[in-house]
Amino acid sequence: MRFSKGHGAGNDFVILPDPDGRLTLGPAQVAALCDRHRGIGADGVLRVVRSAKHPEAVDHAGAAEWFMDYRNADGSTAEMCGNGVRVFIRYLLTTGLAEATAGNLPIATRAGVVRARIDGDTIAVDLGRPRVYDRSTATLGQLTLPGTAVDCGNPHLVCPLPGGVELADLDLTRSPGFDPATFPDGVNVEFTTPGEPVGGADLHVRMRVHERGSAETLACGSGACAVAAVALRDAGLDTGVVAVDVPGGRLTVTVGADSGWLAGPAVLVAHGELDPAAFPA
Ligand SMILES: N[C@@H](CCC[C@H](N)C(=O)O)C(=O)O
Repeated sequence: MRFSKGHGAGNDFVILPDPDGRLTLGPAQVAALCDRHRGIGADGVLRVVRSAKHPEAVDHAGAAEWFMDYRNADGSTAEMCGNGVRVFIRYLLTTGLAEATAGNLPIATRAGVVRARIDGDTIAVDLGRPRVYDRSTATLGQLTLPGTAVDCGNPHLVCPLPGGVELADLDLTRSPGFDPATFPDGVNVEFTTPGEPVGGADLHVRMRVHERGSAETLACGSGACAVAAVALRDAGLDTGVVAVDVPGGRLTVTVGADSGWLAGPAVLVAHGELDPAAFPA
């Protein structure tokens, strides 16, 4: 079985081409692929399937030829992965499986069809305007942190840190506690502090994230969109450009009246062959 490996700001993925949807990909197999000691190692898996060949995407086949079947490192599925879509597009373009038309290459996801803007090395995707919808709290050790629930296709809880608590000091080796009534399917939790002004952005925020199904990652694209939406709201702005620094680099989010564009690096680093015996279905 062929595979590729890629990442967006350090949020890394095993990419499995399966154009005709023939692969049976179970949670244990995904977890084995993502294992950083015994597998390839990744935050998640991107299965590359034609929309027409996947029951969850067949309705989108007219709008988007390709479906990103995204799995978290623990084998669970998720509706959206912002960095995943950008790496997915990089893979399609590099392998020649697809071409951009007028700089766009729509991709079907479990959260609907995502449009893209491809401009040289930059791949930006529109995850839609983040929906800020509720107040909630996260707990981390002795800390109880107020936060805001945001829907970016997948669920997020954005918690700005109070004064005196440093981003670098947070222990994210364990899952933060959250309210299961607000997040019945689990949640990605972002912790933020304000950054100093940077050129080309209205706001600058630093974040770390604990992802549902993948633990702490170096970047979360949909999380960056959620963080940007909360930062803009807290600054009294409806739209704007937010530079979001994650441990793996910088993502730029542009929130518009009806859009939420995520931009940043998306690179492929390896192509190879899996030993099927090591990753039984
Ligand atoms: N890293 C991703 C988000 C992946 C899915 C997430 N863990 C979930 O379960 O919702 C991104 O870049 O958006």
